[in-house]
Amino acid sequence: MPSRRFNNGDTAMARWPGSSLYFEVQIVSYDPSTQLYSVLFKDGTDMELKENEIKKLQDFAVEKRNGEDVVARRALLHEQSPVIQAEEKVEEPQAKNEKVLRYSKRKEYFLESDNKEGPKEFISKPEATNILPDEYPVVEFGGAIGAALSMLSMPPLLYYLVYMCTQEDASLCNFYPHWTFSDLWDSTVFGYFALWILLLALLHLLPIGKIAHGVRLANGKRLRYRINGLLALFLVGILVAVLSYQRISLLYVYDHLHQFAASATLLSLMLSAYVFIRSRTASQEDLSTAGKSGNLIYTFFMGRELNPHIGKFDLKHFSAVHVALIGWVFNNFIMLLAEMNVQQLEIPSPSMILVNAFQLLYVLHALWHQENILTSLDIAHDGFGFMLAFGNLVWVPFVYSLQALYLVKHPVEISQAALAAIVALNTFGYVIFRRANNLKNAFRKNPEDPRLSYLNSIPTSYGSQLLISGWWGFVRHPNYLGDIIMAWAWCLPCGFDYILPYFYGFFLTGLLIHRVSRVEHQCRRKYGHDWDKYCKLVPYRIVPYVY
Ligand SMILES: NC(=O)C1=CN([C@@H]2O[C@H](COP(=O)(O)OP(=O)(O)OC[C@H]3O[C@@H](n4cnc5c(N)ncnc54)[C@H](OP(=O)(O)O)[C@@H]3O)[C@@H](O)[C@H]2O)C=CC1
Ligand SMILES: CC(C)CCC[C@@H](C)[C@H]1CC=C2C3=C(CC[C@@]21C)[C@@]1(C)CC[C@H](O)C[C@@H]1CC3
Repeated sequence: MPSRRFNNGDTAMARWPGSSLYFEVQIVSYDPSTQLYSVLFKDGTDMELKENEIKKLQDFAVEKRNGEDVVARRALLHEQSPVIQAEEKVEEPQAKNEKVLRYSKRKEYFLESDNKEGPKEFISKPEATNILPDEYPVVEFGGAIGAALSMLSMPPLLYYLVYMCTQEDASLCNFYPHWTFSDLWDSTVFGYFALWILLLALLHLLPIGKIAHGVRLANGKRLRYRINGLLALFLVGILVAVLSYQRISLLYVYDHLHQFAASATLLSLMLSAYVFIRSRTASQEDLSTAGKSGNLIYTFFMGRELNPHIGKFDLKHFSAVHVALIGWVFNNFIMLLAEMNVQQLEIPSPSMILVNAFQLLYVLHALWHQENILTSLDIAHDGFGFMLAFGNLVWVPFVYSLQALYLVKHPVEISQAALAAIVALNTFGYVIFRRANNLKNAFRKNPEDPRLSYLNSIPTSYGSQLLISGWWGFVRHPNYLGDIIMAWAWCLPCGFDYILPYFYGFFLTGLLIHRVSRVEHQCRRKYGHDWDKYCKLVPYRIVPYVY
């Protein structure tokens, strides 16, 4: 077993991932199986780092800044290998300077000058760029009016879409529902839905699966998450198999789809109200940026608290991973059974198989890379309010499965050639989506990974680098491009009789175009002028020469 360089309790200097900046840490523990150290930064951030990312205090010298002793890396960085340079310079006599070390706050950096002879430049983060402070009020989704309109229109739109998909004539204007109260509400269905959520919650709490850390939040904390979405999906699969074997018909869900959607909507409302009320006692540092806006409607929609927990139970992570993604593939599977039942088929239609397979692949990918969801805008930046509660509990399971629902009553004849073309289109989208996401995530984890050395990137004064080659040099959001291509490939198996099953294609394209502006706003805030430089180098957002 390789020997370790640092002992628990040692004070050392650790490199902030993705940057060349070192900060004081305390060694908390060491895991010999992964050879990773658990370290604690002075601001309370904990992280797992490799040994080569940690240096002894003696490798750094003390400099006086504003009358305070602060630690600076003695070495001037070499572009390719900052670590080697640091080790070379350790031999300098000044570097052995032993003093009681005191450090300024972690946010104060030394910017290693390109000029080896020149003095090191002391910068503090906000002055280095035009980065806006976190408190700067940003109004998204059209503010209070946009939020109110979204909350009022989303639930009716959902019922409209579900109703239309179950109509034989699915043309958009053929909307003459003869609903009674009992068509929309059934307490027994609500009970079953609550049981389903309880089951998912128990699976979420299973103490199996590795622990991952989320990104450092605006409040400086990094949350711990249990990664067990794939296991939960597998266990739900087993449960479905057992129920089918016992001849307990899951078609009940299809027969009561409206009531299930209504139950999910009510529960999402209750959840939104709960998180809104409890956020009143949340500390200021746990609030999202939108949560500080002060407008009741807007805050209710966007979410006031960033990551509400009940004990160790993270509501946002649970609803995004377990409720949304597992609910989506579960509903798809119900539609597959319903199609066989309604159309008296021995096996599901090719269109239904394609829709199920494509979306299952997407969900499996998301769960396999569950850690990456932790860095998404929704988990890292957005509060947990109506938008995410309704989005995850209702919109994803019931609207994302719309193509499958449509196919139950609308058989589609599809040629072998068309099937092959659709598979090719989905594969094309998936390859872009997967390559782009995997590259970015691997690069964010370890920019010095030798396997990524072929990639070009630009440095930023924030610390992390921005990729400018491969898919990330092609357009600024290649993963969105892949996602959009897949979205349309999922609609095509529904044929061209009606536009209704193409709703998902239009919705996701709109969602991701809007998301580009949200993500880019965050990036401009974080990277300042460096982001503008990046935009000049990679001028198109999603489609070259178009957008
Ligand atoms: N099906 C659906 O309904 C939805 C699916 N998605 C999918 O989820 C996935 C995640 O989406 P999302 O979180 O929005 O976006 P991204 O995964 O693209 O994350 C954006 C972040 O990536 C980093 N980044 C941007 N450009 C670069 C670059 N050139 N080099 C390195 N890092 C860069 C920045 O973070 P930083 O620099 O801070 O690390 C930026 O904030 C996507 O594949 C998307 O398609 C998203 C929304 C809805
Ligand atoms: C006004 C509405 C109801 C808006 C709802 C938006 C939500 C449906 C989406 C917002 C961000 C999402 C993400 C995903 C699913 C859809 C929602 C919740 C993923 C979990 C899908 C799988 C990807 O691999 C990661 C995505 C992160 C964002």
